[in-house]
Amino acid sequence: MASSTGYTTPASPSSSEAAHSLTSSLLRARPYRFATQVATVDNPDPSHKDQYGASSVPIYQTATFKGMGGAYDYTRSGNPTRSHLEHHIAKISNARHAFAVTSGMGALDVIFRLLKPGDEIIAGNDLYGGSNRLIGYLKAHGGVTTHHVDTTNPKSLLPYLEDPSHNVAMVLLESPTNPLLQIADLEEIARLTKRYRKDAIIVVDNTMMSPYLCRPLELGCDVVYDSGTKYLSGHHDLMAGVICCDRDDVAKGIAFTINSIGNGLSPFDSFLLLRGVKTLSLRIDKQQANSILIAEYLANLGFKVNYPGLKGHKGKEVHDRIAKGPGAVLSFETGDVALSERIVGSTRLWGISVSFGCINSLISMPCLMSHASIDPAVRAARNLPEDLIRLCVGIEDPADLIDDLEAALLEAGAVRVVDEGMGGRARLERIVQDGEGRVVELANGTLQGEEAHGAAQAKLQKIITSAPGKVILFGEHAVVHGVTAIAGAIDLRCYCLAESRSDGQLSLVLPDLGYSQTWDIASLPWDKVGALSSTVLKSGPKSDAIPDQELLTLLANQFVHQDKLKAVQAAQAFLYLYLHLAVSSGIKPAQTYTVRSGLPISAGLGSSAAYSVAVASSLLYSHGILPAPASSPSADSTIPLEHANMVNSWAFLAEKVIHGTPSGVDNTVATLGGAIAFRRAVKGREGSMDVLKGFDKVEFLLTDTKVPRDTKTLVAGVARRKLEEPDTINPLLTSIQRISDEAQACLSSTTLSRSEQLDTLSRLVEQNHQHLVSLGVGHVALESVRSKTKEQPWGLATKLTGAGGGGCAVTVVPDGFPEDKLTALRAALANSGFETYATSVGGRGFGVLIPAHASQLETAEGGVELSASPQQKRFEEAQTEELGRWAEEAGVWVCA
Ligand SMILES: N[C@@H](CCSC[C@H](N)C(=O)O)C(=O)O
Repeated sequence: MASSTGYTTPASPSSSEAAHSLTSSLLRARPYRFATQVATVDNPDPSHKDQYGASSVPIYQTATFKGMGGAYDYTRSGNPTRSHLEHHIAKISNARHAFAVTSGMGALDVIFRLLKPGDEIIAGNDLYGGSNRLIGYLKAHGGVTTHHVDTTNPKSLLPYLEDPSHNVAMVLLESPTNPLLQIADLEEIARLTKRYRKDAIIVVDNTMMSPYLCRPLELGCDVVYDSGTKYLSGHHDLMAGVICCDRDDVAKGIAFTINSIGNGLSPFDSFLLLRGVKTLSLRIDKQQANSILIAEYLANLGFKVNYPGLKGHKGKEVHDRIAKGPGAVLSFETGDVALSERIVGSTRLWGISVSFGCINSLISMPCLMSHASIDPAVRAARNLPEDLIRLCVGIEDPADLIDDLEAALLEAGAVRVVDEGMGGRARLERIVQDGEGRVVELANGTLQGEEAHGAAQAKLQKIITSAPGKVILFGEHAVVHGVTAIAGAIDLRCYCLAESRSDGQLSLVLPDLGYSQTWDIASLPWDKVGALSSTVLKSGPKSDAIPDQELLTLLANQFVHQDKLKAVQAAQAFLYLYLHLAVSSGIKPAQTYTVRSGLPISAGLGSSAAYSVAVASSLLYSHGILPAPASSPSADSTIPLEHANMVNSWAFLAEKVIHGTPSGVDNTVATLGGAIAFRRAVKGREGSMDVLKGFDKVEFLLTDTKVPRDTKTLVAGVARRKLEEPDTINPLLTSIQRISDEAQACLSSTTLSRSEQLDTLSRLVEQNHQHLVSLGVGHVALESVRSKTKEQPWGLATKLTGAGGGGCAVTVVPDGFPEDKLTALRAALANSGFETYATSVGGRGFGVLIPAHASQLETAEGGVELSASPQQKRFEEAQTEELGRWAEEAGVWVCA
C-alpha cells in the first residue's frame, strides 16, 4: 500500500490468517517485561482514555470537582493525575493497591498510623536516619516501642516474635540497609514473622532497589514503600513517596489516613513522577553498571567497601536470591573522619548531597548528613562508622566518575601514585597514617603490615598483664557535680594470665569470684557482632561508645552461667571485648584467661577498672592488635602512650559493660598509673583529665571497714540534698573544689619541700573528710578508724575514700614513719575488725610481664613462652595478699 509519504508498508496477512497463528496468540498473551511496563504509562482501562488522546497524562490542577456522586470531589481525597500514577505504580510493583504521597517519610508516617499505643515494632539497627527519627517520635508521642535488631540474621527477631509478652505489630525492614548496605533476608523474615505473628505487618523500605530490582510483596511482605524522590523519579526535581500493598484491610487504613491528613501527592508532582518513572530500568541499568566499576576500583585500593555487587559481600548470596541487581548505592570507610571529609570536599563531578537515585552522582558522609539525626552515641553503639562515605552513582561516563574520585583521593592524601601508568590509569597505593601523621601502612588492597603482625601474634603462647586499683584522694561525690577529683593508682593490682590452647575453646577463670566457664568458640554469638571500623581498630572505641545492650543481654542470658552479679558482669565484659576484637582482627584465639585480684573487691578501690584494664590489654595483645612486648626490655622500657590509650579506650568500654555510665577516671588511672585530676563534663563545660606531672609516690594506709554500702543510693542522696538544700550543699562543693585545686597544685609542685607537701596533704585530707560528713556520707565505722589513727603515738590524718557510708578510709603515712608504729596501728585497727593494706599512691600503670629468663622461654615457633608451671600454680593459688610478691618475683614488668 502506498502512503502519502511514499513509504510502502508490507501487506498485512488476512485477519483470519493472523487469528489462527498460535505464535501470535502466545506473543499477545505474554505480559510485557519490566522495561516495557514501566515505560508505558497508558491506563489499560478504556474508560480512562484521554478524550483528546493526549500522549502524556494531563495535570488536573484543580482542588475541587463539580457535581455529585462523581469519581472525584476534592483533590485531597483523590485526583485523576494522582490516580493514574497510582495505577502505574501498582502495575510495576505487581501490587493490588498503590498510593502516592508527598515524601518517603510521609509514606512511612501513613504506614505507622496503622499502629496503636502499646504496639511494638521490630526494626533493623542500620536504617535511614529519618526513619529512626520518626521511630523516636512514635515512641514519645504514640506509645509505640521499637526493638532494633540485626536484620542480617533473621533469628535475631525471634526473642521478640516468640515471647508473647511482646506485642509485635510491625516489622520494618530495609535491604540493602542505608547506609551500610547490609542484606536482610526479606523472604525468610516474612516467613518467620508470619509463623509467630499472623497479623503483624511486614513493611519494607524498598527505596534502594525500586520495583525494578526487588518486589518485596512477591517475597511475602505486606507493605512496601519507596521514597519516590529517588530512583522512581530519577532527577531530584520532586519529593514523593509511594506505598504498595496487597492486603485490602491495610489498604483501607492507608487510604483513610491519606484522606484524613491530606498528604496525597499533588497533581503536578504526580505528573512529574509519571514522567520520570518511564526511564527507571534504563537509568538503573546504567547506574548499576557504573557502581560495579566504582566499587571494584575502591576495593582494589584496599578500602572497606559495602556493596552487595562485590564478591566478598556478606549478604551477597541472599541478596542475589531476593533481588535482581545490587543497585547503585555503595559506601566505604577510610579509617579517618578528617580524611573522609577531605575526600568528599575534593570531588568536583560528584555532588555533595543527601539523597540518592538521581541520574547525577552524589557523595555524602551519612553521619554528618542523612543520618545526622541519629544520636552520635546510638550511631556508635550500632557500629555506624563516622568516617563512612556514601556514593550514589549516576549515569555519567564511569571513567569520568573514577577520574574525579581518584583526583579527590590523591588530593585528600588517601592514596599516592606508585607508577604514573604511561597514559593509562596510574597505579596507586593506599596511605594509612597514625595519629601523628606518620605513614604506617602502604598497601594495594591488602593490609600487609598488619597481617604479618597478626600472624606473629597468633603464636603468642602465654601473656600476663596487670593493672592497679585506685584511691580517690580528694573530691569524691563532689565530682558528680562538676568538682575536680584527684585519684591515684595504688600498688594493689589485678593480674590476667592468658594461655593458648588448641581445642577451639575459650575459658574464663575468676578464682576470686568463684567463677569459671568454658565456651566453644564456634558457638559464640558471632552473628550478633558487628565488625569495628578501621578507625576503631587503630585507636580504640570512642569515649562515647555505648555497648550493644541486646548483645549484653544475650550474653548474660545464654552464655554466662552464674547468678552472682559481679561474675556475670565480669564475664559479659570479657566476652564483649573478645567477640569484637576477634571479629575485627579475624583472629579467634583459643585461650584460657585466669584473672586474679590482689585488690579487695567492691571496696571502692577500682577493682573492676583494674580487671577491665588487665583483661583489655591481654586481649589486645592476644588478638595481635597491639604488638607483643620485647622479650628483653631495658631497665627504662615503658609501654608507648598510644598503646596505653588503646588499652584505656577498650577498658572504658568494659567498665561501661560492668557499671553502665562510669566516669572513666578509674580505668584511666588503672591504665596510666600516677595521679590524675579529673573533672567531668557538666552543662556547658567540657570535662578534663590531667595527669599530675612530677607526682611522687606517697605512702598510705588503706583501711577497709567492711561495712557494705550502696554507692548509687549515697550518690543519689547527695544529689537530692543539693536540690533541696542548695544553700548548704553548694558552698560545700565550692570548698571541695578549692581543696582539690590546692591538692593538685601541691602534688605537682616543684617548689614545696617533701615535708611541706605531706603536711599540706594531711591538712586537706582532714578538711575534705569533714565536708564529706556534712554531705551526709560519713559512717560511724569511718569515724572509729579516724579516731584510732589520730590517737597518739600515731597522729595521722584520715579521710573516707570513694562512696563513704562505710567502705574504705585512707590515712596519709609520712615518709620515714617507723615500721613498728605502723604495724602497731594496723594491729589496733585489725582488733576493731577492720582490714588494712599498706600501699603507696602514684605508682605504675598497666603492665606486661616479661618473664625471668625470657630468652630461654621462646618457643621453637618464636612465640613467647612463660616459665614453668610452679610459677603459674603459685599465681593461680596464691592468697590475695601474696599476689604482689609473686608478681615481683616472676620477672620484669614493662609498665605504662
Ligand atoms: N535533612 C534531611 C536529610 C535527608 S536525607 C535523605 C535520604 N533519605 C538519604 O538517605 O540521603 C533530614 O533530616 O531528614
